[in-house]
Amino acid sequence: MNGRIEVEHLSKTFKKGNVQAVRDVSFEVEEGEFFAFLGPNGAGKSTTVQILTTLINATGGKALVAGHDVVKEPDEVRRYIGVALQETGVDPDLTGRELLELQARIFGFNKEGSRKRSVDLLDIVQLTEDADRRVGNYSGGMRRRLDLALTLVNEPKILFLDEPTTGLDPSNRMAIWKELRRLNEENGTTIFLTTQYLEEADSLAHRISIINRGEIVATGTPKELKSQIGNDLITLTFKTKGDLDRAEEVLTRSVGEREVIVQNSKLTIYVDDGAQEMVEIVRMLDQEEVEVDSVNLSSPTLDDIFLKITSEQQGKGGEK
Ligand SMILES: Nc1ncnc2c1ncn2[C@@H]1O[C@H](COP(=O)(O)OP(=O)(O)OP(=O)(O)O)[C@@H](O)[C@H]1O
Repeated sequence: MNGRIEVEHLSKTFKKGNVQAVRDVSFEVEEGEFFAFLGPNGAGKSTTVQILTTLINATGGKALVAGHDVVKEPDEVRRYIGVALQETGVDPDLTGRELLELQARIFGFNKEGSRKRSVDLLDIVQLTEDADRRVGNYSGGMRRRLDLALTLVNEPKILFLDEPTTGLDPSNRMAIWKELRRLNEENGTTIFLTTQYLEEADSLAHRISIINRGEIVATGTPKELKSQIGNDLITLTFKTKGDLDRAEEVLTRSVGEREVIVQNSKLTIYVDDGAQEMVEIVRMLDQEEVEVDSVNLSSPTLDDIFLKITSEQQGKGGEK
């Protein structure tokens, strides 16, 4: 059956505040693909998930989920999808087991079937021991695992997960990652996941789209995206503005096409082999009598990637 997602020129403007939350977004997700939407707060991730899961309507463009139009055939779409949103309203007085059994009954399981399905799902998300506690007393991590179990009740063909691990401790995050990988690999479930964590998208997704201010600014496999960016990041600070300007001039000239970005009195360079190139850069600046205050070597973070991508966009004829 069809586990694809096709999105063409999708836009959403909220009348309140006149916010353009999603701007002309197009992408496709293949059946069985693990796809991540990576972006900071307010980038438009949740809005996109809500449109694709038929919870709100777009103001422009078109989206097909499992081969069905999200606006014209929302009931068909809902048959094929599971959704775990950031905030779900479940009755805190019920236990995890009761909620799962209830969900199973809603999806048409009989009493015995819903009991069995709940036992299996509790085991999968490692909540068997806490199954009979009230959900109101669950920790954040337990709630997220229960949310995931609830979305799996009807074995959806396509799973939408909106920031499923935000705020979780590493062990809960790992448990969710493991289960998502298993669902994708063993069941062939198509997964559309949103995240603010580069590491999460990197570790799970086959392909990533980076979204910023409602627009997709880059798409590729984790490897492709990283190779655009460079493996390491060298950050230099200087005591005087004069030294900073001189360093920018010297390094831009000598490192060729490599990116040299100046922001907030810091100079940042993307390189392939940081340890080696750091020494060369410092030596070069020393020869030019530029006084360096500090040098720092790190791996690129999501912020660095945005900085690089947006500075590239500005460089392209200043269209932004
Ligand atoms: N119901 C709404 N009414 C008005 N503006 C909204 C509404 N929902 C979202 N927005 C705005 O749309 C933009 C995108 O928000 P969205 O929640 O999609 O971002 P996000 O990438 O999911 O962020 P986060 O990681 O914080 O959840 C933001 O500027 C937000 O304030």
